[in-house]
Amino acid sequence: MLNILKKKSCCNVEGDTQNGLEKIILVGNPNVGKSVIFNHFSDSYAVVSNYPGTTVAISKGKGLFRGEEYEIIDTPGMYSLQPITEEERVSQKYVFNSKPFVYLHVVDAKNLQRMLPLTLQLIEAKVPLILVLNMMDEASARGISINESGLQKKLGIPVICTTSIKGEGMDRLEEAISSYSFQSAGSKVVEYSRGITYAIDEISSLLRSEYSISKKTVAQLLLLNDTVALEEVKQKHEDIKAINKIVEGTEKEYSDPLNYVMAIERQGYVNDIVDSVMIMNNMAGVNRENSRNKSSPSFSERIDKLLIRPITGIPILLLVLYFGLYKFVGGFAAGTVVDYLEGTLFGELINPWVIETFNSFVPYPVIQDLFVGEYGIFTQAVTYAIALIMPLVGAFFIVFSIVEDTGYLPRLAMLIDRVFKKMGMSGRAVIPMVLGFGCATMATMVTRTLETKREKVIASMLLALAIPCSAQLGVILGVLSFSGKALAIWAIVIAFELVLIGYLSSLVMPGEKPSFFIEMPPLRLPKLSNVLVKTYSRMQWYFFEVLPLFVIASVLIWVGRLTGLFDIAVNLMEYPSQWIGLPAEAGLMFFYGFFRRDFGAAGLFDMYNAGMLTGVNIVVAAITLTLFMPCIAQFLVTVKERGIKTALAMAAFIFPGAFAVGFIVNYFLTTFGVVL
Ligand SMILES: Nc1nc2c(ncn2[C@@H]2O[C@H](COP(=O)(O)OP(=O)(O)OP(=O)(O)O)[C@@H](O)[C@H]2O)c(=O)[nH]1
Ligand SMILES: [Mg+2]
Repeated sequence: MLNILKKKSCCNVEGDTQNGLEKIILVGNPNVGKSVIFNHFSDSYAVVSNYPGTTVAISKGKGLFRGEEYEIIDTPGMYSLQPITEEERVSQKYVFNSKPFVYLHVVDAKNLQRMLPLTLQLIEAKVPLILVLNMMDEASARGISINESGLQKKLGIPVICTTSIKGEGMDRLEEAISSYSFQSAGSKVVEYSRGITYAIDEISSLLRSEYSISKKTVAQLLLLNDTVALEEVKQKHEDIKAINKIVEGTEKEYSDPLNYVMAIERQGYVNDIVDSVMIMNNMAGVNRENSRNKSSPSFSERIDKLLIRPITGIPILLLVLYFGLYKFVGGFAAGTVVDYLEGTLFGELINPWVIETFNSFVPYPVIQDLFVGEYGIFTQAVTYAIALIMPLVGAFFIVFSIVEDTGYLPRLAMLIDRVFKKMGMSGRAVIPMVLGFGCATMATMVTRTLETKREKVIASMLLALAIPCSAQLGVILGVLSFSGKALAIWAIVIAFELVLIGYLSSLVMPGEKPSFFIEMPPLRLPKLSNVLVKTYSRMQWYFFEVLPLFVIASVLIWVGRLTGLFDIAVNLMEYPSQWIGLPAEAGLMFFYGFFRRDFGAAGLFDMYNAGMLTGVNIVVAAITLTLFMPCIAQFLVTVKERGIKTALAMAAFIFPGAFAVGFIVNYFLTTFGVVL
């Protein structure tokens, strides 16, 4: 574990590096342990979680295999070579454009039937391939064992069984990789029905250029109207007209869609293979897990039902929120830990010493102001980042990593699917939305896993609008934990706004209705080492992102104060601030909020502690700030994923909207004389 802390985090690295090393590429269905294997072999770290779609971009690292250095690449999960969602497309494009030393197709050993179709597709593609049967521990627990050498013979490629989280089988995998040689691709190919076979042969004979996958596979994809394949052959100036003619003719020949027909035919092959290599040692155990119509559901199925049915699922969700967020982040981290760090350690010991020492060495007030003044780099930026925000983010990430590791998120998605449908999204969108509480920037990238464009736009919009990120949520929980009522008002207004805006945008935005499909991974006990490593890597990433922005804010404020621009900006912000019933000084916090919402929230926290804000003030301020755009980074990611126009339209709606809601809440609270 110590070793893993030294790894550099490599989330979201895309593009190709030319380092001359041979590549090993991990591919496979979502949530099968690709990233665990990547972390085992590489010098980089990729996040591991128990829900499909943890990895949404290519990650790269270097690894030694029996003394030889290779580049190792982790890809987002994909179900088939013909993708539906965008993160699958990321992987597909990668497969199309790379010529690796070998692909490791990682599968979940207990679900061979569902996973081997992709293996067959990769074999048909004639790429260098090793099959990794991972999660052997869970397969054994269900009474399943697999005849490894039998499967190897059937497929004609090396097959290795592993339990990657325990490191079992990894030595053999390393050996298999280092001794791999690509003599011929696997021998097992599916024989499709006559019409399809004919079409594939015809199309592939029309293809003149070189491809990194077999022409037959390119032909198959073209037969299924795959956009990436189509783009590729267009670029290579193939005879598109002739190809289209064959495709159309074949489509007419079959009454069902071709992808369905081919999937069924391929599945027939897979079933035969699985029947001959899978041995069920404990039929009772297997039946209990697999069959749907049985009299006594297993323990994990009973828990599943409790989590998914609203009548028990909603109270469980509230309990998770109460203990995880309110008690642990809001109470313990924002109260006890921040009090000590900000009040005692920084407030009484470190800062006075730093100020005194700095001032005695640098006798120029202007410079003193920049580093240790009221808004100084050390006294404000560093203090906020370390003493206020770091403990909150840390506590939040601990809770979050535990929840992710249990497999609770896909269940939550099932629970909330119906509400989300009303907002134009499927339950699948629960995952990016919940991740938004960690970091809206990352979560906006995860909207790739959603199926329709409309759903992606609505989800990115709601992420920008109403989901507070971990740091801000932590600060707000801390600020509002003085009264349960205050926190309840904040939560209700935000939830209401979320549902309302979601509902309205689903009415306004045209587009197809999303279907709902999510893989249900088994519930697992979180692994302490994984939770710690993940929390550490997220905090590290957060810290590197947040500290420079805070420092830039301090420097800009300093420049602004020297030039008088600062006063103008603050004066400008005073109006909206007073408009929602806050003292003029609070305008400054909204000004900070443009940089990062949490920076603004941290300022409010300070003002409240200094007795400058009433209970109503702080609730209104917290609501307004939550509804702000989260930070510059998130805005930039929205531009990247959704385009500049959509991003600007969102911002133009979000800023005035935030103040309007603040105004309404303040109006109601003061009219009804609410005291908090
Ligand atoms: N029991 C068991 N769990 C495993 C094993 N390998 C991985 N896991 C767990 O499976 C879950 C998914 O692992 P990841 O490595 O994130 O899976 P992935 O294939 O990268 O998933 P995506 O990034 O979503 O495509 C995590 O909760 C892991 O701890 C294994 O061999 N046995
Ligand atoms: Mg992954």
